[in-house]
Amino acid sequence: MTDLPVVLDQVSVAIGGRPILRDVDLTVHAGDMVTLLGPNGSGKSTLVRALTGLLPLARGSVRLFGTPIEDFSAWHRLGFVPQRSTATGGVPATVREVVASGRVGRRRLLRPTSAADRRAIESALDVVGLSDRASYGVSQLSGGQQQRVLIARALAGEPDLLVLDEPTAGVDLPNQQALADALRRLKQRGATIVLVAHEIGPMMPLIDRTVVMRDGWVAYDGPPLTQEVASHTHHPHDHDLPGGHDHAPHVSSPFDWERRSRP
Ligand SMILES: Nc1ncnc2c1ncn2[C@@H]1O[C@H](COP(=O)(O)OP(=O)(O)OP(=O)(O)O)[C@@H](O)[C@H]1O
Repeated sequence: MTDLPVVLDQVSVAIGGRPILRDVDLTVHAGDMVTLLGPNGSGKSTLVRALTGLLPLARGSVRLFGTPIEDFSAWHRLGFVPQRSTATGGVPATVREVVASGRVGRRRLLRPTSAADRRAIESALDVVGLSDRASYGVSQLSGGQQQRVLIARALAGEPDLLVLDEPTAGVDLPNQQALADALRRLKQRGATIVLVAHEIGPMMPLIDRTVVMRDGWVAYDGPPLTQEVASHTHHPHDHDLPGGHDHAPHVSSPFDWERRSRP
């Protein structure tokens, strides 16, 4: 099983000396869509930044497609949509240029844009509903629209592994549906998707697995959960006994204890 898209083994991350992730194990299987849920500050963004190589590990290891991340070079296989930020604000580039930059990893050096590049760029713009604004400057767009530009950039790269950090924050329902449709198409092509979300909405039917973070731990790893049910899961240290006091025993007892029952 050397080609598992993501394997985190006992990953711990500290920021400014403060432990943020603690002994996180996570395996994502090829073609799966996994959502990371959990309250604000539980470590979801830190987890995806660690698995995309953006943060150093204090302990543990990350493997992407079977390769230790420190040796990994096939970055064109990875698409990453960071949490909404001002990263694109003030950039003197058009929407189409930013989306086209998502193809860079797929293109051969100094080759002109191919028909396949152009198709991927136009399709990505269409999916996020920005075809009619393709020639606008990115800084002319609203924050939500800028987020959609970043999503389109990642989609244009046709990644094998797409990691999205709260892509639907500030995106209206029709565009959430459009994003869900895009992710479905990507999934049908065999891509693996890791999605950090607060609201699952139209993505729910696509989800194969849910991981719930709490205080830097994996509190649940199993069949898909809605945000509402996920908010009732607890991390292993919340209880003294397996299956102990629990607001949602039907979801939390077998999973909260996975860590402790492991040999
Ligand atoms: N650059 C940083 N400097 C200091 N602390 C940080 C930094 N990044 C994250 N943290 C802290 O790490 C913890 C986890 O943050 P993280 O953003 O990973 O959580 P999250 O689950 O993604 O939250 P949200 O849903 O609000 O995005 C928080 O307590 C946060 O304050």
